[in-house]
Amino acid sequence: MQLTRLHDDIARTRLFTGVSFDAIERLMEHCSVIEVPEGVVLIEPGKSNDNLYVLLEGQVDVHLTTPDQPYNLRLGQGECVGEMSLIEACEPSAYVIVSAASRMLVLSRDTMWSLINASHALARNMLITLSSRVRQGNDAVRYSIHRQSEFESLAFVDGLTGLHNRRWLDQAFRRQVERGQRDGKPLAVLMVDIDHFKRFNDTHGHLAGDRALRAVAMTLNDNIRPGDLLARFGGEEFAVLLPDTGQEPALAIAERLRRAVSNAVSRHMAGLPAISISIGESQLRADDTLESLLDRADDALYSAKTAGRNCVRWA
Ligand SMILES: Nc1nc2c(ncn2[C@@H]2O[C@H](COP(=O)(O)OP(=O)(O)OP(=O)(O)O)[C@@H](O)[C@H]2O)c(=O)[nH]1
Repeated sequence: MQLTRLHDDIARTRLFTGVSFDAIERLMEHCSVIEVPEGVVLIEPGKSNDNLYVLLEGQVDVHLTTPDQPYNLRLGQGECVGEMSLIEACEPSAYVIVSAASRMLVLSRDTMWSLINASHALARNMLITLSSRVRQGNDAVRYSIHRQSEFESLAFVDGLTGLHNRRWLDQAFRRQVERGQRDGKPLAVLMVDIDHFKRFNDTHGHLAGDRALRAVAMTLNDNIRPGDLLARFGGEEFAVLLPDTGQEPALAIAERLRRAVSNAVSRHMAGLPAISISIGESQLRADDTLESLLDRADDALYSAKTAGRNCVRWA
């Protein structure tokens, strides 16, 4: 290879920075320079890689999962790819795809090791490159853990009201039920249901119904205590768990919620008729499961509905 013609380009790359060309000139004769068009898959898992590619010009993208996912790392002029699979002599763990037409210096495995043996500066540059790959890998892992926890918390939130959803309720309420039974402390559950909500939707439209749901959710949230748990149970139904709360205070809280919804929701819903809720209350028993506790609150809710709605009943 005509090293002299490419000397400046090569000297500017990360791998050859500070390398004396006198020491490696003979070895460089075994290298080649290739032009690679955009879109070419240079390296991929499942196919062994026997070359180190040094980017003299252009750009490549590294995809850690699949090529149709956004790239995890973009490398430009002066960077190199393929060093990890080449050094370890094992299959590549990522896809490297040429994302802009590129010109690359290609070094075979033997040539690379010979260059490392011949030049301390090149060996040091290779170490720095590998270290930055490890750091980039760690950054990718950290980002993915962060995204995962974001997705997990989204999986527990109801998109319409912003309250916790049924899936969250199943875990958080269950933990409280177990704790209540272990500590022998009282615990109450309220099942809350909007009255005649089908009629409301049919008369005023689904979007107004959504607004009403959000207004009810916000009002309930504003009127519970910091330690109480609230979730959208599904449809137009909500559940509240009141830890350390006997029947009398639980009914007082339920009554407060009922009144707050009657008053506050109509203020939020200018031009639309008032909304009311019915509430069923149940107290934790020694042999309860979360399901049996919720079932009794649901039965009490049914009593509230048959008693004319807009009221509180208990199991
Ligand atoms: N706008 C809107 N409506 C919903 C949503 N989820 C459930 N609904 C509606 O809530 C209504 C519930 O109706 P029903 O179960 O018959 O109860 P209801 O009309 O409130 O009657 P009672 O509970 O007996 O007072 C249905 O029309 C559902 O379509 C939602 O996310 N948005």
